[in-house]
Amino acid sequence: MISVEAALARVCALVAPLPVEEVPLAQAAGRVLARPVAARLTQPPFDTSAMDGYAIAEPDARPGATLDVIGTSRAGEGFVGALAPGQAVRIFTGAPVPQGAARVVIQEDVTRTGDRITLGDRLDRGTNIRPAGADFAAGDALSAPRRLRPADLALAAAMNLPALPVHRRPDVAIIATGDELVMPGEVPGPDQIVASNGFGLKAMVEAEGGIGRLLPIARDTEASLKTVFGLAEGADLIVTIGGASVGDHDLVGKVAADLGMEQAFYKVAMRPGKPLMAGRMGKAAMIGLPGNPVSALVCATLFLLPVLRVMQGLPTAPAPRRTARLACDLDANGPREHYMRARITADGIAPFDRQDSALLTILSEADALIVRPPGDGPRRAGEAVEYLPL
Ligand SMILES: Nc1nc2c(c(=O)[nH]1)N[C@H]1C(S)=C(S)[C@@H](COP(=O)(O)OP(=O)(O)OC[C@H]3O[C@@H](n4cnc5c(N)ncnc54)[C@H](O)[C@@H]3O)O[C@H]1N2
Ligand code: MOO
Repeated sequence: MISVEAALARVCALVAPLPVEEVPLAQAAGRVLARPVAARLTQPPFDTSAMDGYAIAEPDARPGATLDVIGTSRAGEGFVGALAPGQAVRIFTGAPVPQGAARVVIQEDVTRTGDRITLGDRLDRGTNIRPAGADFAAGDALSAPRRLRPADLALAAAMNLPALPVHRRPDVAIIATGDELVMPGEVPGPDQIVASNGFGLKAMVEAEGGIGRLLPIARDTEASLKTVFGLAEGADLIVTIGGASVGDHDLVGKVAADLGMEQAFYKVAMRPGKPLMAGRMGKAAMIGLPGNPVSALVCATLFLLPVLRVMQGLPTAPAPRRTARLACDLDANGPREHYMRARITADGIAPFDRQDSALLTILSEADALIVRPPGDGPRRAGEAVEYLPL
């Protein structure tokens, strides 16, 4: 049995960033930018008025000055020509500032009579001008790698980049295994239950930028497992659920090995999730998750999400932890790292009383996993503990 840290390093070493493709901006949200891209122009491209008002020369910026209005500059159509002292140009937000102008006086501070204006008693201190290049200059980089957020896409658009180089989305085949499973909506037989884990995993994969493919349920026979593994052809990553433990019907490890899986590890010193396995199967990486629903989803949080990040070109990193004060006492922990389902309350972080790895209701209510190191002693209410936000 290896530690969570060692297992994470080994599972991340099984994968590499996927090839790069160009995608149109409108399809790039959430994708990972593969290399820095350079702005094709300067923004703003010219000195721009930040307000609606009058552009004037610096010597005229005096309360009570009277000036001649000689033209108009509006967004999309600037004033042609230069402005001299004693003159003003009517100007609007986003319009080019005319040559010779040093500031824009907002129209609220001006009295206009025909083609003449008189400045008010109190003028703004600022120029109300956005200088050319205030946001970025041609050649400035949008750095990589980064997961593209809405603001990044708006920035790339402003940089006049209609498409961006991003890593291909990981194709993840998800295989639930077990004779007891039926799909949601079907009527389970007397000894059956509804397969649930795959749906949680697909959602996790897709929230992290991958494409989750739910394959048909594999039955507890070697032939059925081999057939469904065959359907995973072309996937970058194969994730199995269940059949990972030591029972007579836990065949995933054996069948995967028969199909050429080179195992990187089996069993991790964690709770829930001990019977976790990972390796490489041909062109794909493989993660074998334990069947208990909470074990499967906690293992996916700890290992599958970082693997998906590496495949998309992001740095290898464990999920960032936070600290909180315990709302109650905790007993000593055992030899495995324990990820306790918990809720963050006004009194601190509170673990649920029931920590059985089959209880999806508890996981669904939880918004944190308290991380108890192996062999951690008893803890008192008020002490700080580390947790992973869910
Ligand atoms: N003698 C031992 N028995 C077990 C050990 C052990 O060390 N020695 N480990 C236990 C632990 S810990 C876990 S976790 C489970 C994991 O077993 P498997 O990965 O082989 O999972 P299954 O036996 O196939 O299923 C366990 C449980 O989960 C349900 N299940 C499976 N797949 C799904 C699914 N897609 N959706 C919903 N529920 C699913 C299944 O019906 C079982 O109830 O082994 C312990 N045993
Ligand atoms: O580790 Mo099992 O995943 O405790 O239920």
